[in-house]
Amino acid sequence: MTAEGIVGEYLALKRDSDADLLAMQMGDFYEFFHDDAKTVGQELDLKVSERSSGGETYQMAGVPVDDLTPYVRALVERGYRVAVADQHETENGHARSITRVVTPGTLLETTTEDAQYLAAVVEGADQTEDTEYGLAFVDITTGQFHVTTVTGEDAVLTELYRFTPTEVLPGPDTRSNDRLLERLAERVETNTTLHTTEAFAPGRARHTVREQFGAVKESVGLERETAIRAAGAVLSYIDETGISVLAAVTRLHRYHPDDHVELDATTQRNLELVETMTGGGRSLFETIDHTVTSAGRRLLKEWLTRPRRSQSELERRQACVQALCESAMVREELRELLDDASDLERAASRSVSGSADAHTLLRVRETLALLPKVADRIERSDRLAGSPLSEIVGRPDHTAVVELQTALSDALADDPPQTLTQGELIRRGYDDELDALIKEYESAVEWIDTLAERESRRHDIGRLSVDRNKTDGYYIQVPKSETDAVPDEYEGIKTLKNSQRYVTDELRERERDVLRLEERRGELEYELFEELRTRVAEHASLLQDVGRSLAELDVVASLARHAVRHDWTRPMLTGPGPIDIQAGRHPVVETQTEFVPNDLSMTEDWRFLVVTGPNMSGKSTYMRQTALIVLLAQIGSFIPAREATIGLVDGIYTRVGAIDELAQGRSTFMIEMQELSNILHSATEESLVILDEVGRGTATYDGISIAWATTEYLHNRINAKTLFATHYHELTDLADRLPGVHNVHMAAEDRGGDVTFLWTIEDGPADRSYGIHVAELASVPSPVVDRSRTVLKRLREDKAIDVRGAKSGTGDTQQVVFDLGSGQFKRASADGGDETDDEREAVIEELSDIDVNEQSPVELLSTVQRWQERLEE
Ligand SMILES: Nc1ncnc2c1ncn2[C@@H]1O[C@H](COP(=O)(O)OP(=O)(O)OP(=O)(O)O)[C@@H](O)[C@H]1O
Repeated sequence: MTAEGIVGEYLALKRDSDADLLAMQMGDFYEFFHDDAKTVGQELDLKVSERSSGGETYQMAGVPVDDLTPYVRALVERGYRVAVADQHETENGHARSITRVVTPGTLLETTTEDAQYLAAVVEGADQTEDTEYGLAFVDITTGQFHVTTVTGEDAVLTELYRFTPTEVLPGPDTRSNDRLLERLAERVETNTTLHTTEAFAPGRARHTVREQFGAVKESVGLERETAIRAAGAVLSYIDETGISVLAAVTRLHRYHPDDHVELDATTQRNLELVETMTGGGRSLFETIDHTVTSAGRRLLKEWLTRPRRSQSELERRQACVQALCESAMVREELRELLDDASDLERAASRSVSGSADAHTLLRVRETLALLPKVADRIERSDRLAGSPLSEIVGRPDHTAVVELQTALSDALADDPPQTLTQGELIRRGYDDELDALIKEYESAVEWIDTLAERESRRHDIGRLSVDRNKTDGYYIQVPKSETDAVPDEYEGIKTLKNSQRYVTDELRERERDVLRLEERRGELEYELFEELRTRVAEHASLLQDVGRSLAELDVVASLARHAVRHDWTRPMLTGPGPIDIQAGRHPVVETQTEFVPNDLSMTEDWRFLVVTGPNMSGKSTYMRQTALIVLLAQIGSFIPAREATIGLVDGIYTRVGAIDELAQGRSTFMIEMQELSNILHSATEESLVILDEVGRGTATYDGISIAWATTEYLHNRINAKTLFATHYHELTDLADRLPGVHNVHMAAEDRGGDVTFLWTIEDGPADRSYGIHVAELASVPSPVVDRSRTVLKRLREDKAIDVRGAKSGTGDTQQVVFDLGSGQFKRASADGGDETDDEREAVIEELSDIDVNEQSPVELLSTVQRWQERLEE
């Protein structure tokens, strides 16, 4: 075919593929042409060559056939969808067709151990605030498949944020919902793909789900049409990409968002559960993770982002953690055993897709063998045998595990090569035909191996040798000095500088035998290996069960280890009700600094705490620690506290500073209000709400008003347990009026202007004037600090601030005041706003506040001097 012909074929295939890039096989290489070559060249530093043909030039970049996988993986991990066109033989030569399209959500050979979800979002018919959405999430690398329905856009984003899919398929209506897609893009780094509209059609989707799982309603419990459409679409997408991994999706897990603690997208990020907001520091996950397997790490992240509401499930997990806390030695032995476990869920997917190699199956064999050992270790410990751990390891079908493991042991060689086509994969004694073949092969090889000795003796040629290389095959080599002794039947094939190479008819015949047997052995071993891999693939759900059990064991052991190391305790869980934490700590901060523990008590009568205190006194830390302790309790973990009773919550909502949005150039106040709006719409009586300085992003009066009204609404209407940190002292007055509202503050010691933070929480509101103290501590010039005090006093008492230095038209200094009541400037009245009076009052107040015993004579002298200067001004 001409060059243009090939490029033409490439472009035609590319058009059909609907992918961003196409890798087309040409003999031993996969080639990219034109713009694709340029892109691949830039992204992967691949050499791009320029070709000309028929007056046209075009770019070309290629990778060897066997090296394609890492290139495709690297491109897909950068967000490209890559189509692969393979070459196959036909009667008239060869043809090419697209065999698969690899996309971010269907990349099987991923390099990260994190879950990799592909999601479909389907919008229900009535487009109101209460629109129903069907959501389906599938991780083809592990076979996990979750389906649910939710109401409203916020809930969609919450779920999407939980799963952080690498690729999203918006349904026909959702794809034109720009607002939703924009909000999604802000929150989740994902790729959006438009899958065919028909795949989302109810009838077609139902059919797809039925094909995969049997009866839709009876088998998998899917009733809502939006859910069926999402599930069907996601399955058909996987099918169409051609990776043949669907058989690994063995179960559909239908869940109800109510099973989990509602954590909106913002809260998941604010609480820095699996990653920090700034990228620096340590997330909760990084702090508490002591798992030893990648499946364990995935599961711990899943638990952290999907805390549970079921008390019995949480108590079951707690019982496991407790048992493992109390049996340190066995726990560490178990962790050592688990350290050798490989990722069975991933191995299942790879076996199903046909990409698992002999080493993957070897690791499957070794990991399956761990299950009985782990179970045995648990059974031998009285403490663990009586805990739910035995149920966890008892869950998989042990007989089937032993059978599969034995089959793999019987079949697989101990140290198989990386390639699958050159034999030495299968153990002797496994297959009679193979054994006979190997015997024949070995005797042929033995004949050749001993040929040199025989021939040298027979013809008395001392340095005769037999060897093999790629070009000459097997040959007999004789040094030139001895060639006279060579018999007639030796046929010379090559002359070298110091020696001569020969073959004989018999050697040729034996060589043919060896080659034939080698080839047949390679084929037969590959066939046997494929049978074995298919057998493993047929046990995908068994592998997933064992993988999940071991992962769960790994996670509870990790939680136990952290609990013991950091002196965490088991919280008592109750249904929705009071939260009482004695000597609680922040799980992350306590590992970084000497932490001062704090109590917290929230009851029906104490359900709204207004937290005040100077800047940097620990308000945010106290509130976050409360949210994290409740969250940890609701994944079944122990918690950083001396003791605690946790009334289970249905949701945790937080509104704290939005640092990262600043960088995105969005109005922080707008975001603050959107987040507040979401909380006020979603929180219930059973929720925990954390508000950090709501209203700060706007004018003071607006801010106070919003904070005030929010407090009333949360207290009166929603009745949620709320912690509200604020610098608006006005809010502290609400404690006198609303029965559930109480003031607490972060204690600080003020000694003659030196503020020391004590990090302890105390009842009542904080002293008011710390802001100005902090300004003073930061060396703001004293005229500004002193003047601030005066302004503050006037604000409080007169609700009017005088303006210093205001000029009249004639240039005289005029007495003007800003009247907060009217919101306007006006001339100072005769009885107020006199600057000298203000100053005098301020000095007198400072004088009466001063503690002469606390200051040195020199300090006192300089204070008096300052006062004099101020009064003389
Ligand atoms: N209980 C504690 N023990 C020890 N250190 C603490 C404690 N609480 C907070 N800190 C430390 O104090 C610093 C300030 O805490 P935090 O940010 O919570 O203060 P804040 O009152 O919310 O400040 P701002 O009002 O400026 O937002 C943090 O660096 C934190 O590590």
